[in-house]
Amino acid sequence: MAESLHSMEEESFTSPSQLSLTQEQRDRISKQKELALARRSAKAEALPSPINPPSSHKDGDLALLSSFRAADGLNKVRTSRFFPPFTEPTSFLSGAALNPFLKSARKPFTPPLVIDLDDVSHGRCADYTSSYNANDMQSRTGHRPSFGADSAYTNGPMSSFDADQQRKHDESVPDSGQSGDDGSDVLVASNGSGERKQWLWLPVKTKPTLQAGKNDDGSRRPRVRARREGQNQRRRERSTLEDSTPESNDDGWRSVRKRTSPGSIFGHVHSHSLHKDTPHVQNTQMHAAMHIGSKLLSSKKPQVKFAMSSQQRKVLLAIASGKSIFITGSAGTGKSYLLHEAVNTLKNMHGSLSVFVTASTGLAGCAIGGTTLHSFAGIGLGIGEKRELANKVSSKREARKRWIDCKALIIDEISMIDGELFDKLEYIARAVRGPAFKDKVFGGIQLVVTGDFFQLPPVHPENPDRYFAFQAECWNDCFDFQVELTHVFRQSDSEFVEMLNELRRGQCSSSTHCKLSSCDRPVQASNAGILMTKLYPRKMDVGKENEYKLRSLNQEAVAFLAKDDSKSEFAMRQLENVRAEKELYLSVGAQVMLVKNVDSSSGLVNGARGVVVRFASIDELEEGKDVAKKLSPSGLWPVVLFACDGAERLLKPESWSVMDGNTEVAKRTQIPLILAWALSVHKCQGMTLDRVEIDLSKSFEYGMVYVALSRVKCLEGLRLIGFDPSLIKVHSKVVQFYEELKTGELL
Ligand SMILES: Nc1ncnc2c1ncn2[C@@H]1O[C@H](COP(=O)(O)OP(=O)(O)OP(=O)(O)O)[C@@H](O)[C@H]1O
Repeated sequence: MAESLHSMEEESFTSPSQLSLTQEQRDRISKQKELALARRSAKAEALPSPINPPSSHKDGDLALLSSFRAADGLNKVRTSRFFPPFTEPTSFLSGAALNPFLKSARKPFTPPLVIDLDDVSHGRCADYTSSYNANDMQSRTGHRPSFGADSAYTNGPMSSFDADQQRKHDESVPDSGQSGDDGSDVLVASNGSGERKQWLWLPVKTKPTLQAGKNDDGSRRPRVRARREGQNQRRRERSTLEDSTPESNDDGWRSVRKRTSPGSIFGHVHSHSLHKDTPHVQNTQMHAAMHIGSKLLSSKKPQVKFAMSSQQRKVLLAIASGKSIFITGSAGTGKSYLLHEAVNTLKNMHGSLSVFVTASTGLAGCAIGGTTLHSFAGIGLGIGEKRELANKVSSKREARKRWIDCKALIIDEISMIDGELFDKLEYIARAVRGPAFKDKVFGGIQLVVTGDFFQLPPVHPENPDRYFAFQAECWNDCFDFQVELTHVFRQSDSEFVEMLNELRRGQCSSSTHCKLSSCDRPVQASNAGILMTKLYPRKMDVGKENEYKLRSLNQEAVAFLAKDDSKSEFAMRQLENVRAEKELYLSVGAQVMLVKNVDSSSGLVNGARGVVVRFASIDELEEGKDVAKKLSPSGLWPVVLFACDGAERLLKPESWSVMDGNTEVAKRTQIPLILAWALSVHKCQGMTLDRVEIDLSKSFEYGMVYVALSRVKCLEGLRLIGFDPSLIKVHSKVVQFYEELKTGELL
């Protein structure tokens, strides 16, 4: 066994002597290697003899990853045969180590499947010896697992379990939907009631993924890259597996020794059903997907990580099980946050080239790392008859390819897409994707659409009779579920949340009116001298205010000129949608706002407010000096004091991309700041702000009052000027839509 580990080690890493390294480096690497081998050999010796794999097991089969605590204190991760064989060669990895594997998966792979544990028996791993076998499952549940006799391996006697103890434990831990509480990545999900557990099935491969110096197809890789990849792979494995030691026999089966701690939870299979459409499995898949989405498949983690609410998790599960969903809810219910998680999950399931992230506006598209819906669709302004547009798209190679490749389409801020356009897109999808898809709604593409129709509506709807997307003829056929999230995260004051809910529906009770009128008073600036941001309905007022305030500082203004790169004139024009300005002028005392997530742990996220306190030389920048020199002709760089942590910072330059599908067609590099004395309501849609002054006297649009007011976290941070209930505009069709909205059984 030690030998097999040894040969694996040899195969995976480039010998130091092969590389042009100094003697010292070589010695260090050799020493590390010796240590690693010694450690692994020691662990290998401690492992029990490997379980005999079924002779039918082959590369590409699925593995049931399960952790068993044997009497000798070892967890073994086993594989068993399942369907269908995967075309993508994948590596057998367990738990946290799946993340790098999933990230590196180049081709799309089938979503993992799960076994639902209806009548779960489980216990604490410390005193737990478990096994499962097909006969046992059949006798207990009446179902014989259809993954077949292959998986009927036993690992000792069936354990007794303490269901009451388990239930108590489940009640005492939050419904995180994640694995055991020892952080050991046991692939078990709970629905919080303690009644259900799931097992995930993931692909396995019988060879290590990475062979130094070789590509997947066996061709040589340049040596340096191979070396680096080998090192990275080792580093990743070290950091993720820690003391998990894979060992394999000739068929590639592995036992994995994992650190365990008393009190971890394990479940084991009692029943399952594999028929995709039964509610039982639907639920199963969702639960597993929840686990996948929140833990395993989130390769691109959002900068700020929260535990998802149970509503958010249920939706994510449904998305991961392939459902098309419309997610709505009032402002601040975490739609964007959920969408971010959904994008990661879908990209890991289908491959990033098959998932297209879009939004109704360039600003919203940039905010979620995507593009505009128009630009994805290749329809220009989208004007014209649907057949004409479909022909236009078919004649453009890139646009047609996008539609054909698309497995999941994300659309954010749907409230700004009109029904006419939505119908056209549905037609185009069917027409362009070919005969196999012509009878499927939206050409069989999975849709994940978010937005709140009570917020800003389409700017120039083509057909006033189909002003909103929900008025599209295809709307109801497009979704398996239409769900309304109800828990508001942005505001914690329930009275304020209630007031906002009234305004959202176009109502304003006398108490709400009274409370809002009392907000016409100055709000204290933060200690650091950071003033509140003013929100204006009109862009013109915003420009005037920022310019006026900057001049009034009577300080020399320092220019920052963005570096723009683009592949075409058209793409260049799209850079106007990027949050960063082409030309930014700053002075000491300028009120600024961060327009990129920089450091979430310190609160330096999109929307964070600060003030310029002085200018430093670019040479003081720790990162991005060379780029910064191109942006600042004066060689000066602003030092900003931020309200969130009261610290002064030199921010490095950042980039924003304009995407055409998944291709970057234009890029702007700029300092990630904008002037923030004033902002437009349109620009702040989707933002969370600490302190705002809102002048609504010129409010003109449906949902504008609501969008503006719902940006602020609490009433103490709000100054409201010119509020008049008659300014609240809500479209009657929207009210009707929400009254009739049936959110189904999902939430
Ligand atoms: N599960 C969660 N736990 C804690 N905070 C959350 C959670 N989900 C979202 N948030 C936070 O709540 C705030 C609002 O979330 P988000 O912007 O996603 O809401 P939204 O529904 O998209 O709002 P809007 O409709 O105004 O764009 C953000 O600060 C976000 O980080």
